[in-house]
Amino acid sequence: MLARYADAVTDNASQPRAVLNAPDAPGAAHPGLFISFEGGDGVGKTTQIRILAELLKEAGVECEATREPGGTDLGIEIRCLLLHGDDISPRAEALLYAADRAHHVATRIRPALERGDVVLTDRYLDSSVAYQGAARALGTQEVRDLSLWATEGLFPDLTILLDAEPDIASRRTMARGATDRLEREPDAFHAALRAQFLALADAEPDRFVVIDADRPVEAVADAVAAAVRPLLARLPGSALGDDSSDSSGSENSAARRAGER
Ligand SMILES: Nc1ncnc2c1ncn2[C@@H]1O[C@H](COP(=O)(O)OP(=O)(O)OP(=O)(O)O)[C@@H](O)[C@H]1O
Ligand SMILES: Cc1cn([C@H]2C[C@H](O)[C@@H](COP(=O)(O)O)O2)c(=O)[nH]c1=O
Repeated sequence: MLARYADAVTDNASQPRAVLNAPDAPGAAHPGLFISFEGGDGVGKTTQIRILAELLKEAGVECEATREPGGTDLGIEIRCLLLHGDDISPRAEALLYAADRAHHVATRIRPALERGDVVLTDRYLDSSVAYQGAARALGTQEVRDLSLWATEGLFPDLTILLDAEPDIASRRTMARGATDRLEREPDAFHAALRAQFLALADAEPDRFVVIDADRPVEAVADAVAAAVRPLLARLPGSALGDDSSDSSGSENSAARRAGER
C-alpha cells in the first residue's frame, strides 16, 4: 500500500492543481472571524496559533483555538485512527477527515462564529485538498467538494499559509520526537503538498496570506499579527486593528501589540 501511495505522489509531485472553483460566497454570514492556519507538517502552525490566541485573549477577545483532526470528542477518536492506526485506504482517509470536519463545524466552529468569537483552526479544508486531493491523488476538486458538502460551504475569512522547505519542517518534527502516519510519508509526498498549498494560495489571493515560516518564531508571529490586523476591526464593538482609537485604555495592551505587528 505504501508503494502505491509513493507512486501516486511521484506522478503528482510536480503537478499542483491551480484550477479550482473560487468560493461561492467568501466572507461573513456570521458575526465572528474564522481564521485557518495551513502548511506542511512542522512548519509552526501550533506555535503561531498559541501566540495569536494569547494576544487576543489578553485583549479580551473571545477566541477559540482548535484543530483538525481532533477539535471535538468524536474528532479525537477519528484523529487517533487517522494518525496512529493501521493502514487506511486513500478514500477512507478522505472521508474520515471530512467526517471530523463536519462534526467540528456543526458543533464547535459555527456556534463560536455565531457568538461573534474569533476561531483559529490548526488546519481546515485546504489540508484535505493538499494531502488527500493532491498528494494522495484523489483529485483536488473532488476533495474540496466533499469538504464543502461536509461543512455546508463554510470557508475561512482568512487562511494563513506558513510556508517552508519540507526538509526544514521535517527536521523540526523529528526533533519533536515520534512522527505520525502522514509525517512518515516520503519526501515527494511533502514536496507535492507544499506545491499544492502554494497553488491554492495563488488561486485565492483574497483569502490566503503566505508567510515565510523559515524564520525565528517572533518574526513569523509579527507577520501573522500583521495579516490578522485588518480583519480584527470588523469584530463587533472592537477597537482592535483600528490605529485611530485607543479605547483599550492601554498604550501597551496586547490588543494594540497584535494590531501593530
Ligand atoms: N519559527 C520556528 N523556528 C524554529 N522552530 C520552530 C519554529 N516554529 C515552531 N518551531 C518548532 O518546530 C516544532 C513544530 O512546530 P509546531 O508544532 O508549531 O508545528 P506544526 O506546523 O503545528 O506541526 P504539525 O503539523 O506536525 O502539528 C516544534 O518543536 C516547535 O517548537
Ligand atoms: C486536516 C487534515 C490533516 N491531514 C494530516 C496533516 C497532518 O499530517 C495530520 C494532522 O496532524 P497535525 O499534527 O494536527 O498537523 O493530518 C490531512 O491529511 N488531511 C486533512 O484534511
